[in-house]
Amino acid sequence: MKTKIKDLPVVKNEFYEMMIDDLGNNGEGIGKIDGYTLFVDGALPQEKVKIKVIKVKKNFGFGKLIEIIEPSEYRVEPVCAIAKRCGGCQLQHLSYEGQLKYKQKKVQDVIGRIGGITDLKVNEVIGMEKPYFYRNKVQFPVGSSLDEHINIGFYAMRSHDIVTTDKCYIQQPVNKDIIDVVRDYMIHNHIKPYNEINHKGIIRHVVTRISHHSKEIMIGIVINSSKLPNGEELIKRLSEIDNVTGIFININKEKTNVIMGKKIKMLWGKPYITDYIGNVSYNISPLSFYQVNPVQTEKLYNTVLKYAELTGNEIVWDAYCGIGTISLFLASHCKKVMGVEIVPEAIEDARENAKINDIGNVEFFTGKAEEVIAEKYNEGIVADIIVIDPPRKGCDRELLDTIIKMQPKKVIYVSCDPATMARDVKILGEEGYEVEKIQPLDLFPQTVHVETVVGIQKIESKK
Ligand SMILES: C[S@@+](CC[C@H](N)C(=O)[O-])C[C@H]1O[C@@H](n2cnc3c(N)ncnc32)[C@H](O)[C@@H]1O
Repeated sequence: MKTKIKDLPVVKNEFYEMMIDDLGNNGEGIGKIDGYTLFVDGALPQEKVKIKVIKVKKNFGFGKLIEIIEPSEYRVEPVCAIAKRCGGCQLQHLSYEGQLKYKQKKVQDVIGRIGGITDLKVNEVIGMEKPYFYRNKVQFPVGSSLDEHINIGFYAMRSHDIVTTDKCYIQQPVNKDIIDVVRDYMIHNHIKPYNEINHKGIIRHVVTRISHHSKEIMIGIVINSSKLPNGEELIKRLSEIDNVTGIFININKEKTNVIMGKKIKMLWGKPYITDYIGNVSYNISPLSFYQVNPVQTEKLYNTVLKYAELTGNEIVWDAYCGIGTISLFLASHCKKVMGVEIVPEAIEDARENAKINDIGNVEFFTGKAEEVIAEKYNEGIVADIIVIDPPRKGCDRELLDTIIKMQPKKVIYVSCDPATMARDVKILGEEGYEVEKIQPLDLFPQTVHVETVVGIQKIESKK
C-alpha cells in the first residue's frame, strides 16, 4: 500500500534555499528545512544553497543542487574534468584539508553514536603529502554504449553506466596505455564486452596491480568464457608495455557483481608482483588482498606497531592477515605471530613471504578467523595481543567472543569501515576492554572512505 505523504515542509519540483550542515556517508550534503532532512549531492557543510526538491519520502527527501549562494571555505574546483559524473571520487570538490576534517568527524561521530564512547577525542587524520595517483590496483568495468562503442572506465555514481576517462587522478597513468591496448584488441577481433543484462559478451573487467617499489605490473582480463579469442595478439601487445611482468585471465561466468571468479590462468610472465612495506618484501598474487595505497600502508602498519607496544616476548594473533603483511611487519618485534586468513592463495603468499624475508617466528593458517582462533584457543593457544583487520562488514561475533574468553592484554582493531568497527568495539567495551586511542589514516584520498586503527586494552581490574 502506498503511504500518503502529507504536511511536509517541502513540495516536489519546487525550489528552496537552505543551509547544509553535514556530509553523509556518500559525500552528499545534508541539511534541514523546517526539521525535514534533505540530501543534496555536491553541496558542502556551511554552504547556503538553492536546491530543487526531486524526491520526497516520509522522513527525508533529495534535492538537486541548483546554485551555491554562499560557498564553504573548503570548496575547491575538482582537478578531474569528470569528477561529478564518475563514482570513483566523491570529494574532489572539498579541499584536502576539508577532507581530512570530514573523515576525523565521521570517525568521531560513529564512535560516539554506535560505539557509545563520548569522552575520547579521535586523533587528527594522518593524510598524504600528495593525495593523488596513489592507487596500486584498479578494476575497470568493460561495457558498450548504444552505438556499440567499447567503454572501459569507472561506474558513474550510483549506476552501472561506464564513464571513460583519459586521465584518472587517483590511479597510475600507465593504466591508460593498458586500456587502449585492450580496446584496440577487442575492436580488431570483434570481441564483445560483457552485457550484465543478457549475460552475453566476453570481457567483463580489466584488472591491474602495480608495485609501488619495483614498478612491476600485473594485468588481468576477467572473462565470461573459458578462453580469450586470439589471446596471443593481446599478450604480445600488453607485454610490450614497460614493466608488465605478468598477464592472466580470470574466468567468471557467474551472474554476479563480484568482479573476480575463483579461477586464474596465467597467460604470460610471473604469477605475482613484488612490493616492499618498510623493510619487508611481499609477493602478491592476483586473488590476494593487498592495501591499495602503499605510501599510507606503511604509516598504517607503523601505527599498529606503535599501539601494540611490543617488548619482544609477546605471542600475537593477526586475524584476517591477507598475505601476512601485518604479521611479517610485527614479527621482528615479538616472540611469535600467528596469522589466519580465509583465502588459500593469500596464505600461500604469506608462507612464501615469510621465506623470502627469512622470518621464522610466524605461522599461518587457512580458514575463517572466527573458527581457527576458537579452535586454537580450545587447544590452549592464547595470545597476548590480537590484531584484527576484517573486511567492511567487521568481525564475526564468534571471534569477539573468543577474544573475550582469551583475555589478551591488547586488541588492535584496523578498520576500513568505522561503523562496523564502532559496533564491535562496543561489544568489547561491555566485556572488560577500553579504547585507549583512535587513529584515522587517509588511505583513500578524494573518496569518502577512511581507515582507522584503534588501540584497545584490557581494563586492569578485570585481569
Ligand atoms: C581488510 S583485508 C586485511 C588484510 C591484511 N591485514 C592487510 O593489511 O593486507 C581483510 C582480509 O580478511 C579476509 N577475510 C574475510 N573474511 C574472513 C574470515 N572470516 N576469516 C579470515 N579472513 C577473512 C579477506 O580475504 C582479506 O584478505
